[in-house]
This record gives sequence, C-alpha cells and structure tokens, in this order.
Amino acid sequence: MQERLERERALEAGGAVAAGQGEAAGGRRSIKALTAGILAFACCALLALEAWSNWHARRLQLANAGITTVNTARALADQAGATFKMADTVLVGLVDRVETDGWSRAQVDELRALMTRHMKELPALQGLFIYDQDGRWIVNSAGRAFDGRNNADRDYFRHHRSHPGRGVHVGAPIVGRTSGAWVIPVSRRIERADGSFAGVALATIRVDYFRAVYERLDVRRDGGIVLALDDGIQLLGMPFAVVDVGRDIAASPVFARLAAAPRDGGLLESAGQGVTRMVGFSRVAGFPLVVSVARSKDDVLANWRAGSVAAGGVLVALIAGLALLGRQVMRQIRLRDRLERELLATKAALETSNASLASLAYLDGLTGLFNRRYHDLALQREFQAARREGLPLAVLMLDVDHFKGYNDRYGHPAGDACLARVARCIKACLPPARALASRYGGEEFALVLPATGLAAALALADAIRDAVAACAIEHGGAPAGVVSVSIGVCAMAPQAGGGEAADWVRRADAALYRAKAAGRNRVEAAA
Ligand SMILES: Nc1nc2c(ncn2[C@@H]2O[C@H](COP(=O)(O)OP(=O)(O)OP(=O)(O)O)[C@@H](O)[C@H]2O)c(=O)[nH]1
Repeated sequence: MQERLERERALEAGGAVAAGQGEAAGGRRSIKALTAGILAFACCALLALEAWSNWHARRLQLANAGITTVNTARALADQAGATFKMADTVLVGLVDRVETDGWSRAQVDELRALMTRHMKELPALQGLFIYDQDGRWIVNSAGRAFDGRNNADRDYFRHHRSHPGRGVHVGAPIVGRTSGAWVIPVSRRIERADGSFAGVALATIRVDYFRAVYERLDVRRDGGIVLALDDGIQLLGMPFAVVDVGRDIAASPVFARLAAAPRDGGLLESAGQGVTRMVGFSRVAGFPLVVSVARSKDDVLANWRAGSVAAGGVLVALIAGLALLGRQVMRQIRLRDRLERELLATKAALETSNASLASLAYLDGLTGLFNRRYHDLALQREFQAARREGLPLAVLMLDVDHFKGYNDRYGHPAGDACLARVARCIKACLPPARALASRYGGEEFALVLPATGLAAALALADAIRDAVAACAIEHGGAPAGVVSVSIGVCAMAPQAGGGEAADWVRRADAALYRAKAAGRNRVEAAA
C-alpha cells in the first residue's frame, strides 16, 4: 500500500512536471514562431517599400526628364522660328521694294544701304542678296558689286525659277561664296507685274549662330540637338561636326518616326550604338523645320541610380540590424527556455525527493510497513471518521512469539530477516480497502481496519496467524518448532464503545497479553 502511495505521489509529481513542460514547450514554440514571423514580415515590408519607392522615383525622374526635353525642343523651335521669321520679314520688304521700284542704279544704292542697316541689326544674318532672272548679282549687303558672278546654279535659285509660288524657301546648308562659311539660305521669288520670274531675294543665316546658341545648352553625355529640314536634311547637329552639316538623315530610324509624329511635338525613345535616348522634338511654326533634343536615359537616371544605391545600402544595413536583433531575441528565448527546463527539472527532482522523504518519514526501513508515527496519525484519522460515520473500527496488535529466543539462537540479523518475512505475510493478508499495517515497535505490529466489525477482524487475525505458520520459519526454541504470532483484537464502533483512539490499542494490547498468557500462537478478542 505504501508502495502504491509512493507510486501515486511520483506519478502526480511526474504528471505535473510533464504537463508543465508540455505547456512551456508549446508557449516557447509559439513565441519563437511569432518573433520569426514579425521579423520576416518587417524585412519583407521594408524590401517592398524600398522597391516601390525606387520604382516610383525612377518613373518620376524619367517623366521629369521627358517634360524638360520636350520643353527644351519647343523653346529651340520657337527660337529658330523667330530667327527665320526675322530673315523672311527682311526678304518680304526687299522683294516688295524691288517689285515696286525696280533696280535702277539709284535704287540699288538705296537697297544696299537698307541691307547694311538690316545686317547691323540682325546678328544671325550672314548676308542679303538680290539676283536677276539669270542669277547675276544685282545688289548685296557686303557693300561691293561682284560683277560677273552668277548664282543660277544654286538650288534655291533653280527652285524659284521653276516654282511660281510666292512663299518662303529654306534650303540645305551651303558654303557662302562671299564668306566661305556654312550658311542656311532663306529665299523668296521676285516677279514682274505679269507674274513672270524676275529674280531671287536671298538671306543667309549663319550656321554658327545656331551653334553658339546650342552650345550653351548642356545635354550631357550621349545627348544631342538637331535642327533639320522636314525632308531630312540636317542643318546642324550638336555635338557639332562640320561633316554633319547638310547630311541627309531622312533614313535614320528616329527621323522616320518623327515624320509620323504629331506636328506640335512630343517624346520618342530611340536605341542605337548601345545607348537608349529620350528624344523630345518640335516643329518650327511657319517653316519646314524640326528641332529635336536627345538625352541619354542612362544619364537621366544617374542621380536616381546613385540614390537607389545609397537607399539600398541603408536598407541592407537595416535588415542586417533586424537580423542581429532577431538572433539576439532568439538567443534570449533559447536561454530562457533552457533556464525554464532546468527549473522544471529541478522542481520535479525536488518534488520526487520530497515525496521520497515523506515516504521515508512514515515508513519502517526493515519491513517496509508504516512506522509507529504514521500508525498514530492514521489511527486518529480513522477513529474520527468512524465516530463521524457511526461505523466500527478494528485494531489488531500482533507480537512474534519467543522472539528473544529466536535472536539468541539464530542471531540478530536472522531476527531482522524473520521480522521482514512476518511483515510480508501480514501485507499479503491485508484487504484492499483502507487497511493499514505498521511496525509498532520491536517485534510488535499493529493493524488499523476501518469499517471492520469483530467477526471480520478476527477472521483477518486468524488468516495472518495461519499465513505466518504456513511460512514455517524454523524456530528451534518454540514448542511448534516454527515461528508463530499472537494477536489481540479490539473491534467496535467508537460511538458505542466510547473513549479515545488509544483505548482501542490498549484493549487490543490487553487481548494480546491474554493470548500470550494462554499459550501464544493464538488470537484473542478484547472483552
Ligand atoms: N533481531 C531483532 N530483534 C529485536 C528487534 N526489536 C526487538 N528485538 C528483540 O525482540 C525480543 C523481544 O523479547 P521479549 O520482549 O522478551 O519477548 P519474547 O522473547 O518474544 O517472548 P514473548 O513475547 O513473551 O513470546 C528482544 O530480545 C529484543 O531484543 C529488532 O528489530 N530486531
């Protein structure tokens, strides 16, 4: 029974520890998972935020660069338009004058003076000229007569001679015959009153004039500016190269797309020579001209790229910081887990040793039965319960017969072994419910049997006496030649019998005394 008691206590302690450990392990797992989840989420959120803001900044940079490029192209188209318009206005005045007043000697002098004034006021002009119907030089802004020269071979002259229209004509760049510089010819046809061809008025605009304007604009590495005729003849391009002046670019992929683009300008993307460019373009109002401004996409995105690299560095540092923090938190959780486990193990060990100590405090070391201290406590408890419930209570006092003689004959260690065997006989006879056997002292044992009347108690006492006899423990000093026991029994209800718990022991003891006196190896009931 005491074994059962011990086992139950150990099971209780073990169960509590296991349950505690199970709960703690579950808690630890969920805290670890939560921490890892929060850190992973934070890292993903940071990456997503950085990716989005990077993508957004790139879009913004490209959009702004696109707007700037198109605006620059429009501003340059306006500037070109104003320059050509100014030259044309001068031509209109000259043509009107020649058609009205002719070119008598006096008129020629006046025209030359007028041309000289225009040249002073308009720095874009290289020269002003009037040719007759055969291409001969009639008057020019250079202030000298170039007799004998003829410009009938020039494209603009041939154009006006064969086209009766009165509109302005802008031609491909040519090298001027007076200046030797590259110029853009702007011309108008002179007619007689009958509409027949009478000559050409020409204004030449210096290519260098536009070059100076364009060179002030910074289109950065791989960028450029082009001023071209609608038919694809380039007037000039930046970066400037003389070989590009008058070059036909009609077949280039960008120009082909420009021809199909809206007249008021816009933005194209072109790729060539390993560079992707944003091309803003605008047509020149009133003239067959187009201006395009190109910027390398790489160059446009340079600032964005530098910003992205810096932000990426900060992000990597942030994620590394989070990872370190996470590692530290995990380490703390693991440390706490280990301490918790050790604490639980210590608690379990303590509870187990407490249970063992409690058992030891109430057990007899030699026989394994309860000791006298526990017997007294249990007797008090069962006595109160029997009194409360009105049930009988039985107490048996058992003593080994002639035990002094046994010790003397076989020695004290054999006497100990004999006592242990008698205890096993008692245990084997105990009824399962609440019966309690203890070593009362020396070779004397006591049994407390709750809810047990006299008949049942006597029967149990006889069974124990028989069991000991059946063990046949040799005892040369006893009359029967084997070890025997004498038992005194006291069984009654506390309410009926009156007195205290100790009276049950006293009465059983008295009965035992009578059993001894009556010859031993017998059972006697209290009176
Ligand atoms: N071996 C051993 N002997 C014990 C122990 N406790 C008490 N004894 C011995 O038990 C003997 C008890 O002897 P007595 O009280 O004279 O009684 P008895 O010889 O059994 O004679 P009756 O009881 O009249 O039959 C003593 O010699 C004690 O020394 C013990 O734990 N071990």
